[in-house]
Amino acid sequence: MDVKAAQRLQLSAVVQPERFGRRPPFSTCRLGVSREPQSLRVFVSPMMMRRRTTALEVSSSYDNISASILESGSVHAPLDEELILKNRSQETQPYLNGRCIYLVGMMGSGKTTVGKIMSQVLGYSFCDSDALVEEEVGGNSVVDIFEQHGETFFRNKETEVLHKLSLLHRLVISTGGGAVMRPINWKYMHKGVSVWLDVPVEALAQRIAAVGTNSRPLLNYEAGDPYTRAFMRLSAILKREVKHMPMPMPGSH
Ligand SMILES: Nc1ncnc2c1ncn2[C@@H]1O[C@H](COP(=O)(O)OP(=O)(O)O)[C@@H](O)[C@H]1O
Ligand SMILES: O=C(O)C1=C[C@@H](OP(=O)(O)O)[C@@H](O)[C@H](O)C1
Repeated sequence: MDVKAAQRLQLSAVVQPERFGRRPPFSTCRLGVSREPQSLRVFVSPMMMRRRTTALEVSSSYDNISASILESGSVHAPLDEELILKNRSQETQPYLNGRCIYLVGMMGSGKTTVGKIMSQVLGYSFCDSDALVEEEVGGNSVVDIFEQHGETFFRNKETEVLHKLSLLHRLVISTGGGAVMRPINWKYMHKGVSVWLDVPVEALAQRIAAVGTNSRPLLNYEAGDPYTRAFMRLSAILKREVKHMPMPMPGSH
C-alpha cells in the first residue's frame, strides 16, 4: 500500500501476518550520534533468522554541518554518515520481511531525517505520525492541537494513528518523541522493528536551537536563549521518556 493510502489512513488492505511469518518479539537497536564513535547494535528477531547481533562502529560528528544546512530542514548529513546509514539499512533489509520500521527518540533526534534516508534505501514509503495526526484533526498543526484540545487529546489521536499504521507494511515511520510513553503505542510498534535514535541532550538542544521551538509546543516555554530553553526542557522531558525505552533483548549482544 503506498504512502498516500497510509496518509489517508484508509485501510483498504489488512496485512496478512502469515505473509511475514510469525511476529517475533520486537527488536530494537540504538543509534547514537555524537562526537565519539558509537557502536550501533542491531538486533534481529530470533524468530526470523539465527540470532544475530552485529556490532557496527558508527562514528559521526555533527560539528562539520554548518548551521545553515541544518536550518534548511533538508539536512544532508556528511557523506560518510549518510553512507553508513544507507549501508546499515541495506544490511537490515533481509530481516524485515516488509515489516514497518518505527523510529523512536526525543525531539530533534533525527527521526524524520534518518527516516527519509532509510525509506529511500529500503524502497519503503516514509510516514510522519505527527503529520498524520494533523491530518486526522482537519489539518490543524500540532501546536494548535495542543492549544485547542490539550496534550491528552493529541496523545489519543497519536495512538489511533499508530494503531492504523500497525496494520500496514513497508513504511518507515517517524514517531513523535512522546509516543514511547504509552504502553499501548508499544503494542502497535512491536508489530514492526523499532529503532531508537539515542542522541545526547546537548546535541538535541543544538539542533532544536538551530531550527527553533515554534513547532514543538512542549519546548516553547522557557525564557532565555534558544539553546538554554531547549536544553532545559529536553532534559526534563528526557527524564520522563527514557524510562519508557526498551532495553535490548537479554543475551542479544
Ligand atoms: N545526524 C544528524 N546530525 C546533525 N543534525 C541532524 C542530524 N539528524 C537531524 N539533524 C537536524 O536536527 C533537526 C531535527 O531533525 P529531525 O529529523 O526533524 O528530528 P525529529 O524528527 O526526531 O524531531 C533538523 O534540523 C535536522 O536537520
Ligand atoms: O516529545 C513529545 O512529546 C512531542 C514530540 C513532537 O514530535 P517530534 O519528536 O517529531 O518533535 C510532537 O509529537 C509533539 O510536539 C510532542
